Amino acid sequence: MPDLPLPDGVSLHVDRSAEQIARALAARVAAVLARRLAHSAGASLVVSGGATPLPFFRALSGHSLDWKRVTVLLADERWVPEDDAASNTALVKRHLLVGNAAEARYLPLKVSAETPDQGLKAVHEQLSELVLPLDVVVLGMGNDGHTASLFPDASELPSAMAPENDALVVAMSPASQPNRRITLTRSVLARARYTALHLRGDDKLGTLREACSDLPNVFAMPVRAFLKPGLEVFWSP
Ligand SMILES: O=C(O)[C@H](O)[C@@H](O)[C@H](O)[C@H](O)COP(=O)(O)O
Repeated sequence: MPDLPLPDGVSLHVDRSAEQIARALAARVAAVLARRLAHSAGASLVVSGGATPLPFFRALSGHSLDWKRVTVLLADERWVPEDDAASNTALVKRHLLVGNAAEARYLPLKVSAETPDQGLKAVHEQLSELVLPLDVVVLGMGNDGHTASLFPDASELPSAMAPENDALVVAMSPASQPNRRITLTRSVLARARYTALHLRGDDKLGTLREACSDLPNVFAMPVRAFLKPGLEVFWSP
């Protein structure tokens, strides 16, 4: 078990195999969703883009759940058309919304407007039926400490991170990224009933260690805002 200075109440699940840890995460998420569906008309599932979630998507899509009562959305989206290789929506449609999960309802974070700023109002309308707090959020993390599209080098970060900002989404233009982005805000993400952080690789472990070292400094590493009691980290080398 890696020796990490995790804050109290944050748990760490480790497996040597990326496939196995993805299966463990999928089983956990499916159980949380099933419990929620037993008590509520519907449940929400927020997932992340990038490379890490692929085996998790495949594993989760095979779980038997009443998927038609599950609303799936992304934590963040790159402002590119769906046929662009960078589209998170394409990724989710291809790898998660298949098999049993094909019946889930998908709420896109993107509209046809040219920029996320121009599309913001329409995206908010698209999300108007979303029930808060979110039920399940599965986050990833970059080695600059970003999570969702809460990037340390985006000028919009203070607004996206402001606990009192009750907007659902914010447009982001991180200098380090080739595409503009849209992201759920910290306040919406951080109030979720269940949150997991899915990481792969020794580099991500090093980044997590650094994040744990100075928790209050959330603007330098936005992932710090989510390192709080109840978070479950799923890591494999
Ligand atoms: O769309 C995105 O880029 C994400 O949602 C982002 O926050 C991602 O989770 C991390 O960048 C980790 O990405 P990898 O899994 O590719 O390392």
